Amino acid sequence: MNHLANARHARLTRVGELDVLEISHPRFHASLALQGAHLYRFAPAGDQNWLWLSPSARFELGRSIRGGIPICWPWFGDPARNPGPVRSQLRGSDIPAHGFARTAPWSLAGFQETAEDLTLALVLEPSVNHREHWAATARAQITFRFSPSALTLELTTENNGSGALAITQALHTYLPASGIEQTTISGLEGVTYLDTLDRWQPRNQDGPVWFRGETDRIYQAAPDMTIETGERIYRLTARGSASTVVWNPGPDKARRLSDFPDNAWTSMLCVETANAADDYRELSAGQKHTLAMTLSRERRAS
Ligand SMILES: O=P(O)(O)OC[C@H]1O[C@H](O)[C@H](O)[C@@H](O)[C@@H]1O
Repeated sequence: MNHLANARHARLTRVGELDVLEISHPRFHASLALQGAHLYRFAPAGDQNWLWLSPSARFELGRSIRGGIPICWPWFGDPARNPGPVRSQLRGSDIPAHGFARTAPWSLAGFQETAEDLTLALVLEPSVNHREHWAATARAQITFRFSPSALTLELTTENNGSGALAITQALHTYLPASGIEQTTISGLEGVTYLDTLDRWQPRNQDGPVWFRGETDRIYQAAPDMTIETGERIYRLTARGSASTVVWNPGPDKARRLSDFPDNAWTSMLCVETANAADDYRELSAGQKHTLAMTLSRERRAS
């Protein structure tokens, strides 16, 4: 079915090696690669991209775009650091970090547009390619809802296998920061986090989060957050999540990271709506789980 046959504000185009949906609605613009269902641009009319996109991002088959919102699924992060029930479904060697969804081809499953907003759905059906590293099976569907004031993503996992399924996952949102040292996240005060840079020790967040170099933490809650990035204020709310990953590579990891300029760590951060670590989700046969986030932006009072 051609979901775009009567679309007024969306068209399929090609960027590098990737098929990309370009959305040019009078109220907002968005760009989304079908590989990974990877949104890398969202800008209400008259505004800049709300998402950070690396100036050295590459649009290649089998390679995740550095920036935007990669979908980490059906496991998050280093496979070896995943909880037992997730690890027990993994197989083979050289298992990729963050699962396979971010480099897999998704297909368009729904499209709706009005004068105010636009909704897109994409699905990732289980395929033989996934069996290389994953013994389980599941169907993933993501819905993007764009409006002039907010961006909402809903990622639904359906266990369509016959046994139990365990997943970790994240909507790995990259945001631009005009200066990382002026950037703060509030809402996580008092929350326990695992400091992955210090033997995954649990620590307590004292006051707002700020950045002074490499930061890689799994917060064990997903409260409403306000992210102040120097010139912008974002609000992030989550559903179906009890964990939030906060990441900035800092200067040393920046040099080792693919498709990432050495100094880019000073102008971005990631706040990832997750089901990570102890917040992994177990689904019985036929069961569904939705992980969702809404991002909005506030004007600074002048
Ligand atoms: O380089 P990638 O595989 O895209 O991962 C980028 C980053 O993702 C997450 O935020 C992890 O917590 C980090 O440890 C990782 O470095």
